[in-house]
Amino acid sequence: MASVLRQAARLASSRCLTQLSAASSTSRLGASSYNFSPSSRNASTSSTIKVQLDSNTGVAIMMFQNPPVNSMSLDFMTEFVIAWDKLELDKSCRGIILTSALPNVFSAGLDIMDMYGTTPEHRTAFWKALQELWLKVYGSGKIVVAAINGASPAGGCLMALSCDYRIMIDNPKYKIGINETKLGIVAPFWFKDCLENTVGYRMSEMSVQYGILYNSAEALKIGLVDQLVPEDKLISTATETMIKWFAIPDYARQISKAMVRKATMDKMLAGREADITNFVTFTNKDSIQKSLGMYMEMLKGRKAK
Ligand SMILES: CC/C=C\C/C=C\C/C=C\CCC/C=C/C(=O)SCCNC(=O)CCNC(=O)[C@H](O)C(C)(C)COP(=O)(O)OP(=O)(O)OC[C@H]1O[C@@H](n2cnc3c(N)ncnc32)[C@H](O)[C@@H]1OP(=O)(O)O
Repeated sequence: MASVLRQAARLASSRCLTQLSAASSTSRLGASSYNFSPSSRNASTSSTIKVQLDSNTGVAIMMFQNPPVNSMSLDFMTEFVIAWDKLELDKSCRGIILTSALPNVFSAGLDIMDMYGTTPEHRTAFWKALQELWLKVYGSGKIVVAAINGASPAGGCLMALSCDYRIMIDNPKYKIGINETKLGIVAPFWFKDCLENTVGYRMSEMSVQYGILYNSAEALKIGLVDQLVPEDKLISTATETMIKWFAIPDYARQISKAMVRKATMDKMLAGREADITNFVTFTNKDSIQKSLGMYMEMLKGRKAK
């Protein structure tokens, strides 16, 4: 319990807000066209991560803008962590909405080109950056809401699973899930743990083996997402949701969150070095490189048709 309290105290970086503005009632099409209130300010200038923080509400919107599909490259993840750290230290920010500034895709997951034909040194840095990103989001003392406005496979699904609440656009064309086996690769234990913590043992057993991508209605049914909304209500619903969470005193909520997530975090922290070695060794294999190459060909070929 002492370490949970220490963790929560470390994470308790937000002050209590007394003013919740009318931003929650704003409804716009998608995050990129979201109309920020006058009290919003640019909190980040990175090329792939856009952050708008409304200091009246304490809600920050972090938008991914890494065309064409918000793949999680080493550069993207590095910029993500820099932007995240800024928000984590900003006492006027109590909650973060993660969303995409691109149409139709939340995130295509890990950038396959960072895993395919790259050096072991590059893949070590790549995997460390992913671990870092996950530890920050999953272990955050802020309230984190995923506003899923498009496809969210594999690493994209992990990002959503690391949030406290997931809202997805109600559209059957958008799919979410841990689909790694379909690429001939294996999702690491912490991806699986996050899925299992959310949808339960049996569902994740099926899900990770088949590499199932669920459409929005299926994702809601199994509890992979918490709520579906029409596209034009995504950001306003995420903001309203956040404001409801703000009614809970931060410190009590943070300790509770840290308590619930401790076992999953500790497992990863204890196995961090081994996890990097596993990834690099696994992706060194000719058979895995071949699978990744074939998958990239398939993606490109699909486009050509
Ligand atoms: C013993 C072992 C034990 C334990 C294991 C140890 C270690 C683990 C080892 C490995 C684990 C790795 C974990 C991996 C996690 C991942 O996230 S892998 C990535 C999974 N992602 C996907 O499968 C998504 C693929 N993409 C799509 O399905 C679609 O692109 C989309 C639905 C996201 C969007 O569709 P469209 O809008 O139609 O866009 P296009 O398909 O035309 O794509 C445009 C463009 O983008 C390129 N691209 C797409 N996805 C990626 C990607 N993930 N990375 C890199 N590039 C991507 C695509 O090829 C197109 O490129 P161009 O043709 O325009 O050049």
